Amino acid sequence: MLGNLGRSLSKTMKKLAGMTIVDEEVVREVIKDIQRALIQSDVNIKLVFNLSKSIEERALNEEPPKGITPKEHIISIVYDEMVKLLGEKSHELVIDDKPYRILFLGLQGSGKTTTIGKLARYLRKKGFTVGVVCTDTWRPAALEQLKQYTEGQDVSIYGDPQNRDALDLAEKGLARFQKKDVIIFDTAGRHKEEKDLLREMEELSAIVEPHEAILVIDGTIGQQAREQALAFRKATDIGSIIVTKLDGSAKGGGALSAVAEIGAPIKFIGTGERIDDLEVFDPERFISRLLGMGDLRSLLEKVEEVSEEEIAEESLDAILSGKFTLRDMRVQFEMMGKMGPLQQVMSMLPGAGKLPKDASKMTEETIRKYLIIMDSMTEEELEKPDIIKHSRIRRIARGSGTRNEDVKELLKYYRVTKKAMKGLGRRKMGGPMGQLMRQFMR
Ligand SMILES: Nc1nc2c(ncn2[C@@H]2O[C@H](COP(=O)(O)OP(=O)(O)OP(=O)(O)O)[C@@H](O)[C@H]2O)c(=O)[nH]1
Repeated sequence: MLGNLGRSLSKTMKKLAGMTIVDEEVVREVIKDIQRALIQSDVNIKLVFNLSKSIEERALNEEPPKGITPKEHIISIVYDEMVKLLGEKSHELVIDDKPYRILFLGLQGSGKTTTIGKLARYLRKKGFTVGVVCTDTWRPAALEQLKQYTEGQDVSIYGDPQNRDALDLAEKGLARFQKKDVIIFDTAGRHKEEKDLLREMEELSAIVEPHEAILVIDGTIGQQAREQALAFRKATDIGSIIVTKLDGSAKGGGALSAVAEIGAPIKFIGTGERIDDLEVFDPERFISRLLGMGDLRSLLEKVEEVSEEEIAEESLDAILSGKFTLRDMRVQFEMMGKMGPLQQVMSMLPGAGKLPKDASKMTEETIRKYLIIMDSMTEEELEKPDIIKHSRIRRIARGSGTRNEDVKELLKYYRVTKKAMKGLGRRKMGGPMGQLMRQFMR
């Protein structure tokens, strides 16, 4: 990803990881390597300068937290500051209304039509029904391109190459797809004059009344992405941005950092020409990968946070010896709430095995629901879950405002997890769960 930038940065990090002593000179050398890599990736010089200054100041003045070596400290500072360069937070696409209307904007060739196909597939995979309206009257072939690209994806497409009126197409498409969960509008990326293009965007926007306007920016233009995003933002409300062609692009770092700098949320990135080459953009994951540290780094960060919270050691002992109660599971859920679902956490560990299927379904929402259900249980029930049968299930469901099935689902999850926990005792601490546990212990 990002061609040379990834290669140079991971080389620098490897070099740093291999050093025995880290002193001022090493810090300066690392910073110089990072500067070189970022400038080559067209990151704005001012941003590079600010980043270098922050890394240097923190590396030379901050005390490493307890239990962290000076080297690990510098690695985590570089990581932190790089994540900041990309805007820190990840921004999810939330479909909270129906039909959720998305207006796609972007200059010709930016990858708009391709990205619409990718997003339609992404949303289908999540279970949403999707209709795509093609209003690009300048490139009638875009309709055919969309149809071909989404073939077999169960995505409905509307367009009419004979109709030269983009606004009329938008109106008709809007009416046609009222029953869909999401309607995506493709728009023209060119016009005789730029002002005509911008006017058409405004008029389309008035008809579609989008919940979200997504601007597609070609990542190969580097830091020019800033001007482009600002120009579009002036003409219409941009909700979010997708940066495309980051696979191997020499200037992708420049594009991402420039967009992040103006505060526009990057929701996805395009990483190739295939329909699956769309990734949710998460600065933390992205930087871990770019620095060649794998997702293990972000896991460590999270685990450190959690271990500070002093997870009850007896609970860990109980888990490891197979005496796993609902109370222990509650502790586990509280940790998961902080670290993300167990499956996700586990998948960050090298060689992590698959957890029981039910574990992968754990969303934050489910965790919250389970915690509420457990709040309605008695101490005895938490200690001895086997006593929870029919009337207790009904009482717990009523008390927690959930359904009997929810309580049963929680109990089933508990039993599956207990089974998985068995055999992960101290003697078998080599597996991924063992590694995870050891991190907690630390
Ligand atoms: N390598 C790579 N190529 C991409 C990516 N996204 C789009 N492309 C390619 O970029 C080219 C232009 O993409 P289109 O989707 O046709 O662009 P558009 O913005 O719809 O263009 P107009 O309809 O003319 O406005 C195509 O060859 C795509 O295959 C990506 O993430 N990586």
